[in-house]
Amino acid sequence: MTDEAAAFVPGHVTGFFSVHRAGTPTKTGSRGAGVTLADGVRVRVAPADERRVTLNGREADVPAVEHVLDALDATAAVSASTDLPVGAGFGVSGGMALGAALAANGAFEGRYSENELVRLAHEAEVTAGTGLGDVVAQARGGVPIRLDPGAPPHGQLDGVPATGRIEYVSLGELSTADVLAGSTARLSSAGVRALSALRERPTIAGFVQESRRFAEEADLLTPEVEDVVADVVDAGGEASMAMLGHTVFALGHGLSDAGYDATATRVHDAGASLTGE
Ligand SMILES: Nc1ncnc2c1ncn2[C@@H]1O[C@H](COP(=O)(O)OP(=O)(O)O)[C@@H](O)[C@H]1O
Ligand SMILES: CC(C)(COP(=O)(O)O)[C@@H](O)C(=O)O
Repeated sequence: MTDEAAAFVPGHVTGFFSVHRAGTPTKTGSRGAGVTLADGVRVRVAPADERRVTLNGREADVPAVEHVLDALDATAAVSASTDLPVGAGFGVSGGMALGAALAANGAFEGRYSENELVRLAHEAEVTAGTGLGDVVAQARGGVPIRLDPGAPPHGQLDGVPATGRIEYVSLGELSTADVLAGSTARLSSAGVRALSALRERPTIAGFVQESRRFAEEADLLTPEVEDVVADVVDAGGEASMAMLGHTVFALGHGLSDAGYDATATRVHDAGASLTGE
């Protein structure tokens, strides 16, 4: 018997990262750190006569989800909904891929374990070119540190033991696929340096400070994003740019204290899961 199933996947903002390409999508990935968010993606999967993928009620082309459905050989209707802006550095594509994997396995009474579904969704994201580390981070929750790249059993994760309020302001999209297709050497050396600094001081303030240094060193800041980050720091807060999007995230009330009309969310303290509804 098959039935519909639903999953929730937290959003994930990467603060800094380095790119690690290997012979297979499973081993390919990123090292780095980020924060998972209570604002996330809900994905519902139901068996259907033909494949259909929607995001917030509209037909959507999300290659990572197509790869997941191919891998599971699932003819299904996938409906995702999110309050997060798409393409702005919140891991919406990774969230849709992981949510589709979890829910499709549930709907079709599949035989995969959680690690296997994470691996499938990670491979789909890497193959689509829309992410390298979001899926494994979203599967973990909290404030994930990606020590070694890739999906289970290859990747290795740790975390900053922290929680709390996060604010964000999104100024627009930045194509992850375009940035990853370009030269990533400079970005990666900045990312590796930021990771060792965070491991020396694994606090959430340390994470945001290293993220800010990374954004500068990697030359990814746009003038607009740079201005907003500077305003938050001038007002005594901690903020940086969400990789990869024209988005600023801040700890606590950082953006609102600096006068911005920000969206508030929290660190999501658990990983992606089936929701049963
Ligand atoms: N309205 C939309 N705006 C932007 N991307 C969209 C939209 N609908 C579907 N997509 C797909 O969503 C994915 C966004 O991936 P990405 O750029 O990595 O952003 P994110 O940070 O949200 O994961 C891409 O696969 C893109 O094709
Ligand atoms: C930064 C990024 C490569 C892309 O993130 P997004 O634009 O949110 O899909 C992420 O997957 C990572 O490896 O850290």
